[in-house]
Amino acid sequence: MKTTHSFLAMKEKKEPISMVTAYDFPSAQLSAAAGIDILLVGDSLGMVVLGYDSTVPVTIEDMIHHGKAVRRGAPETFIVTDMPYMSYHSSLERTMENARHLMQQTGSNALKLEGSGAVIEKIAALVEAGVPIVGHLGLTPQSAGVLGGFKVQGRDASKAQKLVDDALAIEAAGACMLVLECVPHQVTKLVTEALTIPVIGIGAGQEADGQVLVYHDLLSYGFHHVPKFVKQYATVSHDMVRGLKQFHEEVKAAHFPQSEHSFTMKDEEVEALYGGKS
Ligand SMILES: Nc1nc(=O)c2c([nH]1)NC[C@@H]1CN(c3ccc(C(=O)N[C@@H](CCC(=O)O)C(=O)O)cc3)CN21
Ligand SMILES: CC(C)C(=O)C(=O)O
Ligand SMILES: [Mg+2]
Repeated sequence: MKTTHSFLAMKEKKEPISMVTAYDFPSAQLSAAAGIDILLVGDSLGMVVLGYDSTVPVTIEDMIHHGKAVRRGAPETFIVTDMPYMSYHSSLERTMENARHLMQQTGSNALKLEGSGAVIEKIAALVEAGVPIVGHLGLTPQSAGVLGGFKVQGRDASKAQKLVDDALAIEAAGACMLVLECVPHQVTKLVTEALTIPVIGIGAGQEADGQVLVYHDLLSYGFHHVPKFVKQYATVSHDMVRGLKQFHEEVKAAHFPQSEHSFTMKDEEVEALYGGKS
């Protein structure tokens, strides 16, 4: 199992880090088989596998349900789990209880929290309590309502400087890694050079220490909206619909199942059952 120290060493050696989201047992198995460095049980599961139009409806219970399945599918992989909407914004006590449930019930290696400001002190307290924390800046989807949608962040110099300052504050609070989402690549370069901890980009250009994409986006699995920054490495929906259609047609035509898909009784048992009537 890789550790937070492995990822620090990879940054130092300029060895890029690969991360992909996983939401269930098979996506975890396939990603582990592909040798992906880190799995992210992202709250994007609300949009990609539960069909909501944002990550806001996702609960701690949802994250635990999916996180447990991902751990069963990838017992040897470093797993990061998102703390969902408003689960780390009220009291410090509730934040700590939510984090404890997520860590103890899913067997995750780290938790990810979006944003800066008041979140910085939550990060510090969690790290103090022994929870490895990943920060998340730029486009923070849990705040999409406030940001005015899923929009590129840090496009002007003052907003970009604030991102660098926030990233430094997250590192100072003890975070072991930072996800940087949907920012211009020049901003990613500044943040990545300013930090000692690895920066994992999504829609943030080449300059990050690693890259993350949503599993269903890079495989083109499902008919959801795919952001512009995604590269599609496979088109599995196409194959899956073709297979499903063929099954449907073969059932309708009574071409499935054939004898090789059926079970048979011994002749004497058939005889006993039918009493010679067959
Ligand atoms: N399927 C999926 N992939 C993701 O990467 C993802 C999610 N869902 N859900 C949670 C967040 C939301 N994310 C998103 C969603 C949409 C855009 C998007 O459509 N962006 C516009 C660009 C907007 C602009 O120009 O400012 C685009 O056309 O790609 C970006 C990030 C990233 N995350
Ligand atoms: C897009 C990534 C970084 C994420 O937070 C998620 O999948 O929920
Ligand atoms: Mg997320």
